[in-house]
Amino acid sequence: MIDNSIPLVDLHRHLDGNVRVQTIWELGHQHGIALPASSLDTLAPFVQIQGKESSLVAFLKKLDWMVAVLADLDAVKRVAYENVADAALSGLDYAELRFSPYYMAMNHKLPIEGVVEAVIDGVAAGLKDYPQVKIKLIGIMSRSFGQDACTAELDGLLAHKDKLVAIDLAGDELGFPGALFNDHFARVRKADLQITVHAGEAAGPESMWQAIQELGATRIGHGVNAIRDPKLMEFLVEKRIGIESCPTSNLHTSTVKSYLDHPLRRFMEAGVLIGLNTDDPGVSAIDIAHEYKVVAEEMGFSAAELARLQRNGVEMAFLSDSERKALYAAKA
Ligand SMILES: O=c1[nH]cnc2c1ncn2[C@@H]1O[C@H](CO)[C@@H](O)[C@H]1O
Ligand SMILES: [Zn+2]
Repeated sequence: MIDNSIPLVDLHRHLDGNVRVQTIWELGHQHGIALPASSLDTLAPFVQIQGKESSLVAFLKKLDWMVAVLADLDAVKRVAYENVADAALSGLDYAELRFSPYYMAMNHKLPIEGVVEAVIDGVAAGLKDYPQVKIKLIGIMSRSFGQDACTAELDGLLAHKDKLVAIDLAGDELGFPGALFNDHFARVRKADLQITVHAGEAAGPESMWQAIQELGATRIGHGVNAIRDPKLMEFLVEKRIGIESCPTSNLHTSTVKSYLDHPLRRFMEAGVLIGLNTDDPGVSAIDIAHEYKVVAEEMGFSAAELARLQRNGVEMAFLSDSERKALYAAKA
């Protein structure tokens, strides 16, 4: 299903949506945090999707336990380290890990900038033990906590902008439209970071137009609802705006009713640059191989079509030309 001659990448992967159940359990006990279950097995349903959730906001609640156990910066570092291990062990050659330092800091009032540093340190430690994977970091502003929280979050992220490749906007897209964050993204553009935005997931195509034209996004997370706007589809093709597709996440948030209803094939046939990603592997209890498998088995993609998705991921990665060449060369 995965073509071993092409680099395998995951560009849309929340580090704070990928905390191992075992780690939640251990950190909870280590720090005396009351957990909603009395065993590892009974904890899993509180942090992983069982079937599907009714909406994006209901889905996002599952992440709350993952950050509730981040009692100190060592816990943050551990989670970042384990994310590198998980990426390497799932066969990824390159991953862009994204994280929201405000969201990770808020339960235990950790310093936001300290969380950014702990993530950077944990990833560096992970890369020492798992040098087979390449990693870049994307900073998230969590829109669900409002403009002021995002300002503080962006301050913490930009203090370490040299260690980040891009900034993203995630969370409740319907409750907190992109226009609230125009000033934040003016700062991001000034800092010369790349921009990807969660859009067209809970809201419609207008949210994607806004993200591209006003916020400056050159890639879009999910983008499912572009399918309702033929002009937007053409625009995505013409401007080579990459769509970070996460089919299982879209099923789990009830953005689509079934895999067959997912517009992935229609995007590809229209010539949109679209690739496969996991979103929140810990919450969805999946890995990247699972996404290639469901696209083959549930959506009927051929080996050649899967290879195209795999290559699209490399093409839309936030890599320099020489980094991209080196990634291809390592597999050839
Ligand atoms: O699928 C998603 N759509 C929108 N926001 C998301 C998704 N998954 C996680 N987050 C959001 O990202 C931040 C943590 O990295 C949190 O704000 C979480 O709610
Ligand atoms: Zn996401």
